[in-house]
Amino acid sequence: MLKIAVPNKGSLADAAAQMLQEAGYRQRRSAKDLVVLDADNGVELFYLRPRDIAIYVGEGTLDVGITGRDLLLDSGASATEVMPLGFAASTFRYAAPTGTMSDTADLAGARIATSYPGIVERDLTARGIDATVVRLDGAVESSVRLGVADAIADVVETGSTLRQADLEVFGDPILASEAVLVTHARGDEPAEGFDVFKRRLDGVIAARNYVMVEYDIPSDLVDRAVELTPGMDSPTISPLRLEGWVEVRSMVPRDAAQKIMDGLYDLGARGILVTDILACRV
Ligand SMILES: Nc1ncnc2c1ncn2[C@@H]1O[C@H](COP(=O)(O)OP(=O)(O)OP(=O)(O)O)[C@@H](O)[C@H]1O
Ligand SMILES: O=P(O)(O)OC[C@H]1O[C@H](OP(=O)(O)OP(=O)(O)O)[C@H](O)[C@@H]1O
Ligand SMILES: [Mg+2]
Repeated sequence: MLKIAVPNKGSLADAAAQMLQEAGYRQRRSAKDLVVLDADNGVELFYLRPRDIAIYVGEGTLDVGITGRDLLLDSGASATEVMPLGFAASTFRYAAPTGTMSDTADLAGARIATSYPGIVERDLTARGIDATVVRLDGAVESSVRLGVADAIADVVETGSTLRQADLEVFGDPILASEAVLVTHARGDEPAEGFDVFKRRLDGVIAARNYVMVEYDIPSDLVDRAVELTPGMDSPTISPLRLEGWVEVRSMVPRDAAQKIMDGLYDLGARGILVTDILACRV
């Protein structure tokens, strides 16, 4: 039975639940459920605080988990990132009241509020900056106005929380985060069921990022057409009843589909259809 750690609250919880549902796993019935056994699929889902997930997985108590890259790095746990999951993307940045700091060197001697002291202390050490880290649980953007810090280091997505607090980012982003799949750092055999679980998540990500395109094209133009639609491995080409024409089927990136259709039409393809992929194994 594969033991999976799943975020129970916060920004990661809904998107993680959605991904697991698309991968065919049972959902918890109530937001208060702690554990869900999905015997049919050979997994047990443990709903935990996102910040704690890397610790459970790093200790080996649980086999895999979904958490944020920033939380993984902050925890210092010996869990490793297996793959990014494509949601909860953000950057982790320094910010200070507008016009007060323009470079990380300005942080020397400052009080920096953050919920991610592990990341910040490591970054300051790497830069050789001596500053005081003030650990807060959340709503870090209010800390400067309320007088407990001179600058903050926090998650930034749209930047609207910073703007509300009259703060502006400075320096390069400390890191780019998103939801990630984590497992133990030990180099031993993956847990039983890990490969199937990972393949299902890979399938969900591919189904989200790709669409299926099919079109009819004169046979003598196929080579040029498949340059536009090379597919994951190789496109499927089937004969049409109409002499001299074939049908091509191929997966293409969702965000490029309209441009590819324009290119195919210009080349002479007709009957160009794009459909969603509900599920796949790649
Ligand atoms: N606005 C956001 N956009 C994208 N990702 C975010 C955002 N806020 C937090 N995250 C990500 O969510 C994870 C933090 O999980 P956490 O449960 O603390 O989320 P939260 O939304 O801050 O929850 P809480 O309400 O408990 O503060 C981190 O990986 C972080 O990068
Ligand atoms: O750049 P934005 O789009 O504004 O998003 C970033 C904000 O979202 C998160 O806060 P959250 O709502 O989780 O509150 P918290 O600070 O209490 O964790 C994060 O900590 C930032 O404050
Ligand atoms: Mg938060």
